Amino acid sequence: MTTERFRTSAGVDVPAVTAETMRRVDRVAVDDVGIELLQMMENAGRTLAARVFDVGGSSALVVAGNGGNGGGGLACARHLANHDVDVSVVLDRAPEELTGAAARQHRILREMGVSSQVGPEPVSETGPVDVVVDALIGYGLAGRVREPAEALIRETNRHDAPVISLDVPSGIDATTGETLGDAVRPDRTVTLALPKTGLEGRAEPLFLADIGIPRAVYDRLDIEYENPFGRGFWVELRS
Ligand SMILES: NC(=O)C1=CN([C@@H]2O[C@H](COP(=O)(O)OP(=O)(O)OC[C@H]3O[C@@H](n4cnc5c(N)ncnc54)[C@H](O)[C@@H]3O)[C@@H](O)[C@H]2O)[C@H](O)CC1
Ligand SMILES: [K+]
Repeated sequence: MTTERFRTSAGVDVPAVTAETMRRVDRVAVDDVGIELLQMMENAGRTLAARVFDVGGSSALVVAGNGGNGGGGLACARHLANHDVDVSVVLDRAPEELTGAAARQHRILREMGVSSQVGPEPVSETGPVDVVVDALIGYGLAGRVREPAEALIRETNRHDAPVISLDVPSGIDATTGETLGDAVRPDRTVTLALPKTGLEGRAEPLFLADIGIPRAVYDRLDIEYENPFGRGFWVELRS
């Protein structure tokens, strides 16, 4: 369902969607319209990297999980490394346990010589970095946050560097905004395609990234959609 509304500075209303509706959007994009998940993820990772450049600095830590959120974070890590940012990666599981798109993104990073570590401790032990990217859990959060993700979230919050969350702050329910256990407290969030209902009323700046989903997808799902991006690929939103 689309309920809450966000607005761009140009005055374009943008509907917010639940995790369930966003999942439907993804399914229609892939199954009916023929856009691959990896295409959307590439756009997500690249736009997120551009927002990391805005924060500035020369080093970044990407904390990634095993779903679409982690995959986007790992794609972002590649774009950062390609642009001479010193990137370190921390995963919530051993690299051999990654599956699907996250495994594919990770394999590319390994070939690039970007190393990754596992577990909560490396988040605080990597030393100072200029920005932390939170790509642990997105709209796929299921139930209360479990370990080791919860410890990774706590370590991320303890970090001195500014934190950018991908799609939703990890640990926040994308639909309700509720925190089930610990949740990342980001300095800004880059949400994908449409804002999620659970992001309404949050204090940190919220950016919306265009991941290439065409209007035809929204039309098929009866989601009222006016292009919020103009001729750009991201926009800031207010609720
Ligand atoms: N159109 C789009 O918006 C697109 C979004 N993308 C990104 O994909 C995620 C959704 O991906 P999904 O695989 O469905 O789930 P997540 O990555 O959010 O979560 C799975 C991840 O989280 C772990 N996990 C889940 N629940 C728990 C829990 N209770 N405790 C601990 N850990 C948990 C699970 O183990 C996995 O590691 C969306 O947010 C976007 O970022 C696509 O990239 C492109 C299209
Ligand atoms: K996240």
